[in-house]
Amino acid sequence: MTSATGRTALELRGVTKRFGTATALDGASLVVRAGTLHAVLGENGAGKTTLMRVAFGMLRPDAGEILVEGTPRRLTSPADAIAAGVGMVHQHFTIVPAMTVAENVALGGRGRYDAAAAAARVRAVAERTGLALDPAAVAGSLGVAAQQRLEIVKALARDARTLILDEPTAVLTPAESRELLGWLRTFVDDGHTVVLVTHRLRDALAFADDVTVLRRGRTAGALGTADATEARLAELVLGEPPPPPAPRGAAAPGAVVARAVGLRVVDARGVERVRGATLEVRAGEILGLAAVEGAGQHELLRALAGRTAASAGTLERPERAGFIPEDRHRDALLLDASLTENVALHGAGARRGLVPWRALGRRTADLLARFDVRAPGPRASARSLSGGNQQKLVVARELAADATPPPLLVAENPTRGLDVRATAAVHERLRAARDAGAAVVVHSTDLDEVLALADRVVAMYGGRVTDVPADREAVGRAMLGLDADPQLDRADRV
Ligand SMILES: Nc1ncnc2c1ncn2[C@@H]1O[C@H](COP(=O)(O)OP(=O)(O)OP(=O)(O)O)[C@@H](O)[C@H]1O
Repeated sequence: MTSATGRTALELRGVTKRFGTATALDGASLVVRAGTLHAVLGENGAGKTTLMRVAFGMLRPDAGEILVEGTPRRLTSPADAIAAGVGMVHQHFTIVPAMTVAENVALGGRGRYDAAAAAARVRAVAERTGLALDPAAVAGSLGVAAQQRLEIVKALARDARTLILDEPTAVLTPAESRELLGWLRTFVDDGHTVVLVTHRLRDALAFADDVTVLRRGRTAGALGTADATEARLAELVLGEPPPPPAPRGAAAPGAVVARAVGLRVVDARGVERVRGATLEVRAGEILGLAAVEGAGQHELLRALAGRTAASAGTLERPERAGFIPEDRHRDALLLDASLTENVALHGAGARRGLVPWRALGRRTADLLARFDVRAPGPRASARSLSGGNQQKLVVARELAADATPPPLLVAENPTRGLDVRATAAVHERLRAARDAGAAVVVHSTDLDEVLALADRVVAMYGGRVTDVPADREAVGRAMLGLDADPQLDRADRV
């Protein structure tokens, strides 16, 4: 399956990078064979993003060497990396939303902007690679998957032979992820090289040729996927055998905590996304909400959490609700504020009088320790934490407010971007909240995660909710609307 040649496309030797007193990389190494897809794994904060930024010339290492296609390079900026044939697609996109696809691709190029030439370039890349994009489309109007395609096209238009992608599937739906990974495989089979940062061990096993695992800034292992198993990779990531799966089954649920009847919710653009949803959730149960992207689950969860108002129908919900939103940057964190200030946001609306900063600082330090958030301390900015550790902070804040969890806890993709250990820890916290009497509603794009967590499952399709047995096939059918009542659907479309 590989078109490897025995040459190396990219080599990082003994790379060390410190941020103040924190050591993000401590002599890490990475050897990427030309013509292979190389997965980089590691728990949150292991140094994956930092190592990729070094390889792309965004960060200068304190020590270590970089070789591109066998030649030692001093990369002082991304422009140097691009000139050496290395491209990178970041976790958070770098496109300019108000500009067209062609303008975005031309940005950073040399000379005057020539619209016709830029459009021709986009079309040429599309023809060569199969990554179709309309050169005249405004970048901000594209969906997430198309914006990501634009990032890739930008790199390829600059003749990248080695493409680095930092957790590209974290923002995609399962179908989009499969499509991207399939495309990357073809790209590699055509003789290019891909470095893929991911938390999904299964994706690494299915699509990569080689794997490098980072742990606490060092290279913990490098191996071919032919010799790897999921358990072996998990052990390398964690530094110990993975914990056994938690036992299932809860006590009988209690009283109804939240109830929606015929609920309708309109999104920010005025489109009705929840179209007559009826459901209830009880104390002491985890209700799993299964849905494919855009089925209305995002708006329903926000309404349940009290973050958005319903346009029709009734909704009974407790005043206090915990919310773990999908987009932590937009909805959960002030990136330039300290961790203590971010913890202080919880319940800020209900607080009267002076903010007890000293107590909040102590509480934040306690949360960091209890939830294994890797950070230098409560005064660090949220921005300086790795993506996974930011998410752990949000979860800690929402779940550990006091000894008692909120009566209702709503979570949307709570483990997105989290490593194996942190994922297991969040699952355990959600179960603990349930066992302490909270009503928990969880949606995950990963159906297996919904099924693993939920005591009861409902599926959402076309803005409506149906009860389904917790059986993979039945849930899958309901999510795709295969069992939906065609009469109802037609009536609603009118
Ligand atoms: N600009 C920065 N300032 C201070 N510390 C930083 C900075 N960038 C990264 N770090 C620290 O370096 C360490 C490695 O972070 P990095 O983002 O490389 O991890 P990662 O393996 O990509 O994690 P994740 O899977 O959570 O994205 C973390 O402890 C992080 O807090």
